[in-house]
Amino acid sequence: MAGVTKSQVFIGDTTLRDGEQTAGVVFTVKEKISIARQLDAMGVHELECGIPAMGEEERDSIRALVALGLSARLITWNRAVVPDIEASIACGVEAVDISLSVSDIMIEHKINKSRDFVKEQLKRALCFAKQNGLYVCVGGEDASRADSDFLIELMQIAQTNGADRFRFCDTLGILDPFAMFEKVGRLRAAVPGLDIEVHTHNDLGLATANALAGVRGGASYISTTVNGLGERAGNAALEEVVMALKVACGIDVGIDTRRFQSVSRLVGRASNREVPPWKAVVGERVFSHESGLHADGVLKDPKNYEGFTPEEVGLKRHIVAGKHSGTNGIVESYRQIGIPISREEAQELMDKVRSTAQRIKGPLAPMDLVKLHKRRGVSLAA
Ligand SMILES: CC(=O)SCCNC(=O)CCNC(=O)[C@H](O)C(C)(C)COP(=O)(O)OP(=O)(O)OC[C@H]1O[C@@H](n2cnc3c(N)ncnc32)[C@H](O)[C@@H]1OP(=O)(O)O
Ligand SMILES: O=C(O)CCC(=O)C(=O)O
Repeated sequence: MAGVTKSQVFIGDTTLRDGEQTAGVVFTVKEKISIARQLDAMGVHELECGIPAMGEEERDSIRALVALGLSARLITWNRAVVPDIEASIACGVEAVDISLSVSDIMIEHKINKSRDFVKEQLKRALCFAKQNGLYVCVGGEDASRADSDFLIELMQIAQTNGADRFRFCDTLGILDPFAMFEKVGRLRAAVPGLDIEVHTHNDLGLATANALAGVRGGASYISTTVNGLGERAGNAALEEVVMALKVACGIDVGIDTRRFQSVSRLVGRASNREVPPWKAVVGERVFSHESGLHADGVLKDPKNYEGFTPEEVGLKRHIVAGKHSGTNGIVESYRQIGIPISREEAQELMDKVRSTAQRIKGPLAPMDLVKLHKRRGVSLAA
């Protein structure tokens, strides 16, 4: 696509961690392996692959992922405490996210501690991780509600003690893109030497928009999940973030988008959360055109009504015969089932197509079209 540049924006996918945290979702080890392989094959840069502190079964699944020898970096989620990091080391990963609760509300009402405690907790956990040669992302849980000056202080401590990046979490999904841009921009300017990741939730339907705003503010990593799976309303969807970066921002992160459909279906099945047909980028029907003007426009040139091609994301285009069809769409629907008809014939069939759609409350199947065509032949011959 014209105007698209390769960039240094990296995707850290957390389908296997935050995605599996969706209430009621469980992946088998086999499913985790298939998902990890597919994400790796499409070029996702990093996979957050589990929480070793959960126990031996979880650690075994992480070891199985490590044994695959993927190109993507495997990172685990840890509380900022030494035993969690030891559990990660025992899994063989080379990267850890060490998470701190950073908003006053969580410091006071969840972990029941103080800002000073959090600063000490960071130093202790980070130094331990770095002494063990790990790549470290410092996770700022609830960063979007935290005091910016405190975040800057934490980022400076992180940088001084060797952290590799800071994860800015909009844990509750309560920011808008303008606030996200401003907050991340402020951190970027104050601590220029430390990479920033944005981890956004979709409680207001803004996760993808906020992820993009974070990049505009200076973040170089985006946390995503396939289909936007994740806590409550989910996370920023991998497929939306990557396509929005490409189509809306002109940034190519180097991921093979043609594989989106297949990984989306895999995660849909494994999570028992089927993908709605209208789901942005990967829904089965997002390239379906019924309305007369749309079908006509797409048939003349798909660019009239498609911002990117179905092939680019592994989908197919459908021309649907239904209540809102026009002549050119009806001609095409008949052509697809091997019945060539003229524009005039299509015009004659139009009322019948509409009333059938109204009666069956949906689009016409090939058999409905054949029946209408046959009846019309009979009435002409009579
Ligand atoms: C925003 C996020 O998504 S962060 C990721 C959260 N993911 C998960 O919770 C899924 C996996 N979690 C688990 O398996 C368990 O919760 C475990 C193993 C991590 C901890 O289990 P338990 O020790 O039984 O504690 P429990 O889950 O009941 O409570 C959490 C404890 O961690 C503490 N805690 C919370 N965040 C942090 C943190 N960043 N650093 C250190 N401790 C923390 C809480 O204060 C609480 O401690 P308390 O019992 O002394 O009050
Ligand atoms: O602390 C982290 O690294 C991530 C926590 C998280 O998933 C969130 O805040 O939504």
